[in-house]
Amino acid sequence: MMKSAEPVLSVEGLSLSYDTPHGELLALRDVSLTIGRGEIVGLVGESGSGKSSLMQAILQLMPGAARVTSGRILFEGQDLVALGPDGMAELLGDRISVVFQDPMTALNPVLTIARQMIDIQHRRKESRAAKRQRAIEMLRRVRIPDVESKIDRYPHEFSGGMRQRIAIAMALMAEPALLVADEPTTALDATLEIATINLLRELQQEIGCAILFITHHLGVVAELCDRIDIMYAGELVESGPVGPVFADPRHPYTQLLFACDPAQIVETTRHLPAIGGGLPDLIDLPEGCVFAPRCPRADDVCRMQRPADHSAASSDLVRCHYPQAPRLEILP
Ligand SMILES: Nc1ncnc2c1ncn2[C@@H]1O[C@H](COP(=O)(O)OP(=O)(O)OP(=O)(O)O)[C@@H](O)[C@H]1O
Repeated sequence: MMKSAEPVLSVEGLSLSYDTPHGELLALRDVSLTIGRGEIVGLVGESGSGKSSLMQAILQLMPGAARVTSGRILFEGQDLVALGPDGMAELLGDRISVVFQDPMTALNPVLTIARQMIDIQHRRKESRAAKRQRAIEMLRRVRIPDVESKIDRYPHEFSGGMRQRIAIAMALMAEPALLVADEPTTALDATLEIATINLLRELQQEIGCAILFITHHLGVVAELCDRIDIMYAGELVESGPVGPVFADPRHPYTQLLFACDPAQIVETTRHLPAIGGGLPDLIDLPEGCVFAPRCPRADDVCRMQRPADHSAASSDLVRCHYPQAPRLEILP
């Protein structure tokens, strides 16, 4: 795997709010993470933890009510927050690409696959025939059978799994430095999911791009990713290399998520395990640690003071007052 010291993406102290009729909703608070060149990073967290908000901020595709209140998002040295949506249009589909859960987000139903794959190469000064040939080659790489006859078909003429592979082919056409994959396998059955993950890994190795893989599936993170970033209620609570973090999670939230049998996590957990309690109100946050209301270990310090980011042997970042505490004893 290609890696260099300079990260491809570096989110630094990012805070993002939504203006709502009930007040300011603090969806992201002081989130910092990095993605190295050629690295695959899994971003996990339960619904409402802020994964989509972070992704939209990176892609500068934020809804009108969203506001970045502090921080930077450096991509190859350029601050995407300062660049804004207009500047981002230059990068999207070129240096940064996206694959969504629903491939039809990327595919136009009324145009043939050939037309769409030629159109996305508009930056290349080449003949249509050369662009068509490049599209054919890319579709072969994602294992679309019988490409030369199928390329002139419409999206609805392909199965769901094939449509997702076509969307992946389109996203990787420009050989981006970063692919943002938003639950790309969630809608697929388990067999197709494994095939798609294997394909992504293969293409990632060939192209050398980094991947930010957003998922609820801890097994996919264990299989595919180099690093894991765990979000809770708008904060990054733990971050580190997959092997060490799975072996010795340091944040109580991660420990609860990983409480079930590790083999089960890898093979069968397609949804994040449910843990007791609910997310706090992001318009009216608790005073101390955001996880304290659900944390079996919380004490008065946790309830009164926000924890700083610490590092531990297994994790680079643990936002907890007690990163060295013995692992929680979880009752079966
Ligand atoms: N356009 C919006 N206006 C107001 N609040 C929003 C908006 N979008 C998201 N939120 C709020 O921001 C918080 C984070 O939501 P976000 O969608 O980023 O979480 P998520 O982890 O991606 O969840 P999911 O897995 O369900 O997509 C939630 O409390 C959500 O209600």
